[in-house]
Amino acid sequence: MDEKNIAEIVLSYEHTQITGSINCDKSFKYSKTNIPGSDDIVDAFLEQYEGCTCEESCSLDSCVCLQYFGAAYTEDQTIKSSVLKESSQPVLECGMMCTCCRQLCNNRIVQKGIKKKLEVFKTESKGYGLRTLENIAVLHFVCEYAGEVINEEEAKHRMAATESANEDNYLIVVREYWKEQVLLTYVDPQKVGNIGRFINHSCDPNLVMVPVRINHSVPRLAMFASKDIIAGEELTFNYSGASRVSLPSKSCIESTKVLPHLFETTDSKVDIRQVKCKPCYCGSNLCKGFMPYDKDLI
Ligand SMILES: C[S@@+](CC[C@H](N)C(=O)[O-])C[C@H]1O[C@@H](n2cnc3c(N)ncnc32)[C@H](O)[C@@H]1O
Repeated sequence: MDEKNIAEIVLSYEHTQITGSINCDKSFKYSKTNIPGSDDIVDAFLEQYEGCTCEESCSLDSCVCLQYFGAAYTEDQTIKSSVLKESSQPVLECGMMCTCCRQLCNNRIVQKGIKKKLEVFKTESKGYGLRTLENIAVLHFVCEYAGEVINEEEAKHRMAATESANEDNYLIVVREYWKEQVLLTYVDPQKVGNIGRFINHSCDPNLVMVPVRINHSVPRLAMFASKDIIAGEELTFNYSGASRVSLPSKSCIESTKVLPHLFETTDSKVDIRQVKCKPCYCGSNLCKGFMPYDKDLI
């Protein structure tokens, strides 16, 4: 991108700052949270859920929201470390149907929005990135990864378009495992999204994505700090996530090809699927060298 385009534009949304060229190919409409992006994505309220009837704050003894899946947050407004782990419990925050007090209830974090000062900046080799301008302690909420919620067909269509135009990929597929069911949610912040769309992948990240339900059955994708983060540090998450979250890379092209003779046996030729993934520039000691790839999506 032309350096002349960068800098003069400083836009502020929530507690964040978008500095630089958010024009040309990078233009997008800002939305604090998810919006429906396909006709059949209904913003359905959770079934058989009428909210809690707590008076001020909520406790596990009496609050139906906390009893639904279990309490995810602590009294000091952080997420429990067990929830950040793979295959952990779903998270349900108290919402608009609840009688508890918005200010006093401990089960409302993501809905209160970004509290940290964040900034979009130009990285050396990964396009734009997102960094924090203040220290963030482990287990604290940072921001959402918000965008258009779309169906599988639309996701495949958009992935193919991104692929052929050789553009950055923003589409994320969230897999949740619940009662022997797999729930898939597709969120695309390319055209409509929030500051979270600038978060790059790292093989040694400092954020974890957690699907959080607030009023609706479609989850919001919340980023929590998985370690202490110091001011100035780039914010990253692992696009392959725990097993329930994965982001396909636009440049991972799977191909079937005849193998080098080294892999041939005397009996038969072995057919191995080769995956050409996009190189990863996260720079961590744990770097795997390539961006994660979700073969199920394309
Ligand atoms: C969700 S976007 C992140 C923001 C993006 N860098 C931008 O400028 O808008 C994902 C894209 O960023 C780039 N990217 C993210 N992490 C990367 C990494 N570790 N190494 C190389 N490229 C990365 C890839 O092009 C990927 O398709």
